Amino acid sequence: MTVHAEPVAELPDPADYGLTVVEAEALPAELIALVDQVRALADAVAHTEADPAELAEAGAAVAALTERLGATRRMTGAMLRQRHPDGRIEYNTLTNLVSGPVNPTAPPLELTEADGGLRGEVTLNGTYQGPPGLVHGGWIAAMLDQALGAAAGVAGMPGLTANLTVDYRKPTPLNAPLTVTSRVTGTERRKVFVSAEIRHNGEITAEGTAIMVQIALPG
Ligand SMILES: CCCCCCCC/C=C\CCCCCCCC(=O)SCCNC(=O)CCNC(=O)[C@H](O)C(C)(C)COP(=O)(O)OP(=O)(O)OC[C@H]1O[C@@H](n2cnc3c(N)ncnc32)[C@H](O)[C@@H]1OP(=O)(O)O
Repeated sequence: MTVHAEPVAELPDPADYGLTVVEAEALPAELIALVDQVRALADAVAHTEADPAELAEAGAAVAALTERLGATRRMTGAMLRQRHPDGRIEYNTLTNLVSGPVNPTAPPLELTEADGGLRGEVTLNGTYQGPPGLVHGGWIAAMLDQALGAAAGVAGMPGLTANLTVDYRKPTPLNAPLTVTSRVTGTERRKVFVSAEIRHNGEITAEGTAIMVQIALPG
């Protein structure tokens, strides 16, 4: 008998697998604000031409803050739980590289349901640079991977990326609004086929397809 990937009846609670679960509404606004400040700091550091004395002073101030905040540390695999008004529950890793709300490295790309899939808007600063003024190709792949994985997840078929193909159609600009879209296109046994695009000014700059494989959780 062939069993095709289909939405899981109920998502497992990550807490049952020993993972910390943080409710989205329980994240302090002060943490979200701090993370945003650190993103701006990273951009300032990456582009500063301050003199050595000022750099040394800034370095000491940042080191002191790192020690202070590092004193209370969450586990690496902590999960974010979002409860939607329609009762749907969504999980993501709290520090997800692309979408994690508390990861200063994440832009973050926020994806919401639209047109039978997902859609998000994002503007990337100079810390995502590859060629001059353009988004790094690896980062483009990362955003597509996230949009592809989340499309399978939101359709109730969370899995791992087995295969990812990216076509870079046009240069993707920094400091300009980008639109990311994704959707499930089919299933076969445990495989979930997904496709995604990145657009600037309505034109596709990159597109990707992936095979996400539904994972069999232990127990
Ligand atoms: C605890 C609570 C959880 C709560 C829920 C959370 C929900 C979150 C939802 C949403 C947000 C998340 C968004 C994330 C976005 C980012 C995703 C990533 O970056 S994932 C990291 C990178 N990927 C890896 O690290 C995978 C490493 N690879 C593996 O672990 C295995 O290879 C795996 C699981 C992918 C497959 O291994 P097998 O042993 O389970 O299955 P086999 O039998 O090998 O393959 C199954 C089918 O897939 C095909 N397949 C496997 N690999 C393929 C490949 N490379 N290309 C094409 N087909 C492939 C095979 O041919 C087979 O197909 P046939 O059914 O026989 O037709």
